[in-house]
Amino acid sequence: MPSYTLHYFNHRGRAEICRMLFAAAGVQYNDRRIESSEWDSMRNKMPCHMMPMLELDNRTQIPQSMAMARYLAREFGFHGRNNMEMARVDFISDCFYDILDDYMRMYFDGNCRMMFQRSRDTSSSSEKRMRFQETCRRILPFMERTLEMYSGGSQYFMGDQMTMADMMCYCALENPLMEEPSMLSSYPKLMALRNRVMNHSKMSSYLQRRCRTEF
Ligand SMILES: N[C@@H](CCC(=O)N[C@@H](CS)C(=O)NCC(=O)O)C(=O)O
Repeated sequence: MPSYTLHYFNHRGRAEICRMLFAAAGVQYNDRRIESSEWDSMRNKMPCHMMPMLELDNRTQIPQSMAMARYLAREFGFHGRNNMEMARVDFISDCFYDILDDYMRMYFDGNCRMMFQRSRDTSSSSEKRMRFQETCRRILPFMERTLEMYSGGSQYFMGDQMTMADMMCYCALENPLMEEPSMLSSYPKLMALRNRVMNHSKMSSYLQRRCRTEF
């Protein structure tokens, strides 16, 4: 197994899915958290000039959070057993990524700096909020129906095995739910799924011991 280094800011954000996959697999990694004050001098060294980035054996660099997560999910057995199952895990994960992405854009500028100031009083921030809300309206009912397709929605998205799709449902909705605790009231199966992920033996110990950050 290679040595893994995960590079990201000191947030859950777009890297948390990888941290959850490492925890679910019980695999050690170097969780390199970069201060925003360090970022200007580091940006050009990152592929795509963005983070997160996953580095293998201090040599191979994989940018783009979902590509990283898919790679780890395949390595650790959380990405379905065949091409069709992987396609289902992928579209579910990408649906939750759309929510996460729109949510992050409401709060961070291009330099990954929080912009509460701007988000309070510009029309662009309310446009971003409307876009986020529209994304939730578009995706959450579809995800509730998709979950119901296996075992009536009483287990995980792929049945009895937790996959990356369930972890995405957990981490993409963390901050939105803190902001609006009732946002899943019309989606009881998704709510119950998140509790299932939270109580999964590997996840619950990770969630209790992980770094506490606002995002
Ligand atoms: N599609 C990319 C988006 C990455 C992204 O937007 N990263 C932000 C932090 S969450 C970043 O690196 N911002 C710093 C910058 O743009 O200078 C992914 O999912 O990895």
